[in-house]
Amino acid sequence: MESFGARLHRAVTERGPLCVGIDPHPGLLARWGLPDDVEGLDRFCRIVVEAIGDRVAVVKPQSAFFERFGSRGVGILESTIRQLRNSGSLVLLDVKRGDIGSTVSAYASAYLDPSSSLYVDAVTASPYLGVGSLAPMFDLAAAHGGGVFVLALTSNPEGAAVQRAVGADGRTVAQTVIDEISQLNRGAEPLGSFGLVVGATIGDTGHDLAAVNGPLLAPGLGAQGATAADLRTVFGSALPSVLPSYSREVLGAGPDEAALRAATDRVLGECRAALATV
Ligand SMILES: O=C(O)c1cc(=O)[nH]c(=O)n1[C@@H]1O[C@H](COP(=O)(O)O)[C@@H](O)[C@H]1O
Repeated sequence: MESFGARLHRAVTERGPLCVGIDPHPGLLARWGLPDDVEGLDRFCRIVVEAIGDRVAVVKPQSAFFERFGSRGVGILESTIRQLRNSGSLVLLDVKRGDIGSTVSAYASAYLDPSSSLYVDAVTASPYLGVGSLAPMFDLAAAHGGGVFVLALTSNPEGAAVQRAVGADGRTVAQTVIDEISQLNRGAEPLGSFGLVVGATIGDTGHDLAAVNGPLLAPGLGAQGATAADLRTVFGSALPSVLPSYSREVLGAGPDEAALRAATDRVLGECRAALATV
């Protein structure tokens, strides 16, 4: 079976280095003239999938904006995942799960087992109960060609206090995460299936990301203030592994589908130019 890393590498080669997030904020629903309810959520997602599902490598639905409508919202998430898979984009579900290992097993079944209605290509995960506690996710992902993106240096200003804290061995928490994920990707070609999340907003990380041999998801572009031109400073020699991610910057162009496509093409052009500078 083809690994997630290989599938992602092919998708990026064919469609370009871009992830677009589906984050249906109440404010965006209002700007699109949609009601802040399940029907509005459904309409919003259908428009996004129709507009860009067949042109971006990865689409990242943010689970929180579906969960806030309860079981019916999760039902819309399931149908959005199905529509995205049919459109040919890889689906990265942003759920940032993390817990003790035995509970992580259940999260893994929910998102990374092909028999689940919430099955996706990859998920985001939180390592703050220990990277090792995520092992059931790594194992199930590997068994079914899935991927896991683990938080390392997040885009929000509050993240640094935890992530840059130095442990007894002299490494930062982030470096521990980087090292453990690098181990999982050792020897993988053309790219490992285990990624990291590193915000585009954070400037020079002071950490070595080049050895990860896996995808580096870079949120924080657009609405949070980072630009594609910042990617070089943040990622340095790891730039070829970067998967830039935009949500509001693209979604703000809707609901017109042509405008959503134009916004997607614009940010993809900026990312191609930024990543080509290596
Ligand atoms: O894992 C993420 O995607 C993520 C990590 C991070 O460090 N910062 C971050 O903003 N995100 C997510 O990326 C999206 C950013 O949305 P925009 O700021 O609208 O582009 C949101 O869904 C966040 O939850």
